[in-house]
Amino acid sequence: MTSPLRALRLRARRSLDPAHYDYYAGGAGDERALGENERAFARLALLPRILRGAERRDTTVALFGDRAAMPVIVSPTAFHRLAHPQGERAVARATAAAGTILTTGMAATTPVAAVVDAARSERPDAAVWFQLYLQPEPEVTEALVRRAEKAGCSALVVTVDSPVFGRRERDERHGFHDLPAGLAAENMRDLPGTGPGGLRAIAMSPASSWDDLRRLRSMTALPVLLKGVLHPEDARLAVAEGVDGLIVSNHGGRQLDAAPATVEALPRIADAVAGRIPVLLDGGVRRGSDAALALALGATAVGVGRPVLWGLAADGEKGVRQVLDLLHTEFDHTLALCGGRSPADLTRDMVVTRGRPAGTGGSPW
Ligand SMILES: Cc1cc2nc3c(=O)[nH]c(=O)nc-3n(C[C@H](O)[C@H](O)[C@H](O)COP(=O)(O)O)c2cc1C
Ligand SMILES: CCCCCCC(=O)C(=O)O
Repeated sequence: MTSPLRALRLRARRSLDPAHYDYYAGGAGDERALGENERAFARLALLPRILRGAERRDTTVALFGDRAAMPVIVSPTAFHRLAHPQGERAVARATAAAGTILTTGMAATTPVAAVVDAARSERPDAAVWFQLYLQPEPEVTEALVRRAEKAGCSALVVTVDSPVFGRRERDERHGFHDLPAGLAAENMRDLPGTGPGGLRAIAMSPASSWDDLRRLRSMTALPVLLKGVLHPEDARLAVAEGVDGLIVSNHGGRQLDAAPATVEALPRIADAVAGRIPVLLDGGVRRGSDAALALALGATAVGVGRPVLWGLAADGEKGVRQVLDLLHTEFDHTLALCGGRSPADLTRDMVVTRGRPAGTGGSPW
């Protein structure tokens, strides 16, 4: 049986230029991390509780002052106008209509102000977060922060899993290294060092450090999340540095191919953080039940990347709405089947590993 999401992916594949489909679908190296993200969810099972549910569940979650209708938000993905002419605007409207949070970013093909406007045209209190890579020149990072603040973004997501760009062999095969004429990373215009309307390249720097993060912290009052945390010691350091939230992520398997599946890294990070700040996860979430598993293992919410791109390429705003509504319905259904009333009712004792009987060392958590 083809799931609705897989069907959308097939439609997206038919509508996209093969090089662009592979850019979206692909991962680094042998795509082990990419594949494991999904397979690791499939290796887990939920032990449902009984006789304690509710006719109507509350699926909302509070995140850094924003509220989402479900614990599934939209992760930052680059270059939406490769998928659809309405690009990030369509994603913004659909995400706002679905009542959840959109993370736009440096590599958007639509300026952040226009993305926020599109979201707020659908829902005046829609929340949009801004993702950035720390740039080697602090004044460039600061200009991006000011741009996001001015646009009305309510949080900054700093991606820290990309000291260098991952090696994506699909892109190498296609020779896909540049955007087609007419498309650009619009947030990179008019920054320090460019002439009027000029574009800067997005830099990834292996020399980025906690000092750079501290500098960013001092630039803004917005909540700062670190995206791409996999080591529990880094999670502890981040808490000590005053970071507001973490996203357990391996960049959808596009950076370090030897990285673990995110849902397997999550429990140790959740333990290290011990509830002091929210922990989010992305990578491989394809069903509402995947979101439920991640929440049971300590996440406050999950992000989705590729599913949104498939919806966008297949059917524009409507396709993205379909993806988000599907995940919401599935999450609520899973919660009901697990005897839950709200996300907080999903707990670690409810997660076991398939193939190992529960109660006989079946749970590695
Ligand atoms: C095509 C594509 C572009 C991406 N661009 C970015 C980006 O610009 N910044 C970033 O932090 N993460 C980026 N990511 C990673 C996502 O934010 C997210 O971590 C990942 O897609 C989650 O995995 P999933 O696609 O399995 O849901 C990108 C992912 C994809 C697939
Ligand atoms: C040097 C261009 C950076 C674009 C970032 C896109 C991205 O993160 C990806 O995974 O692709």
